[in-house]
Amino acid sequence: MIQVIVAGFRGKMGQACTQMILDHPDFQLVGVMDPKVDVKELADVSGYQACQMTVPVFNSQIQAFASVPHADIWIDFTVPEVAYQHVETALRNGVRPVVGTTGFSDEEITNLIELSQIQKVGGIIAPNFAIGAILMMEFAQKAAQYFPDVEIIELHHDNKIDAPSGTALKTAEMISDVRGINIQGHPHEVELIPGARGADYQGLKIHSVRLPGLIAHQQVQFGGKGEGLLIRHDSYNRESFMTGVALACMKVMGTDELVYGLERWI
Ligand SMILES: NC(=O)C1=CN([C@@H]2O[C@H](COP(=O)(O)OP(=O)(O)OC[C@H]3O[C@@H](n4cnc5c(N)ncnc54)[C@H](OP(=O)(O)O)[C@@H]3O)[C@@H](O)[C@H]2O)C=CC1
Ligand SMILES: O=C(O)C1=N[C@H](C(=O)O)C[C@H](O)C1
Repeated sequence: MIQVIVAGFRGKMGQACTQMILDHPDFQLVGVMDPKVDVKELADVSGYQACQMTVPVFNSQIQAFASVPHADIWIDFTVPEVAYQHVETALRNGVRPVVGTTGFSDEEITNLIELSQIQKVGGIIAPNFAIGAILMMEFAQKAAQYFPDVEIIELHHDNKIDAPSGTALKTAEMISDVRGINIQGHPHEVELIPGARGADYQGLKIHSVRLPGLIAHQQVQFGGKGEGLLIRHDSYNRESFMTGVALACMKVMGTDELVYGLERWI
């Protein structure tokens, strides 16, 4: 059995991951982590009273690794302020990070990949674990070879902190890889209200919508001579990410470096 710790287990994604790991025949939940929880066992946490297993609750990563030195995987859906430190510490302790937390800078990702290569420890940081979202990004990259004029509209629930989303940034990066810098729109266009044209990534505009009722959605809209193309993905619930998280947990066991993006493995 692959032994897994879930960090941020009371969050929206953390809850979905905790349940997925509990239900999966190949995984064993050996701990959960949240600095603010004051009970010692998962079964004492609201919503988990039916849990038959003894799963310790940790308040820090150091406590978790000291108590469960044999853990294989650290799943992280927390906040950007702590996720970098979590990944670094996991790699240094030989525990494979499976990270969905968004907000890493390019430099941080490069540093962590280098550290994983030195440590020879596998792992993944993926801005989106939904299989359909990976396909949406790949289709968008293919389309950008023929339609270099493109804008991204990402739509999320209004509790999301970061904008643009990690998925939108990754999509923009993948599109830039094939089309380079491309300044779009009228060369003398004027924003009557600052920000009207959205955020700029090498000439590609990204628009972030935040509304109650939404979960996670993105459309990549292309325009060409006399034609348009719209590629859209919708996550209607957090289960949509769990196939990808489970796949990543299997794949990290067979690799010895950190990868950025689930597209490597589907
Ligand atoms: N890659 C993917 O497929 C997806 C990525 N995400 C990303 O995952 C992250 C979490 O999203 P979501 O679950 O919606 O957010 P939530 O706010 O629901 O959950 C975040 C959790 O992290 C906890 N937390 C805060 N500080 C720490 C810490 N130091 N150590 C451990 N846990 C901590 C919070 O606890 P408390 O509230 O008590 O502070 C909270 O329970 C975001 O960055 C989001 O963008 C989201 C969906 C899919
Ligand atoms: O915060 C979210 O909810 C999500 N965050 C990720 C992102 O920033 O792209 C993935 C998904 O869009 C949901």
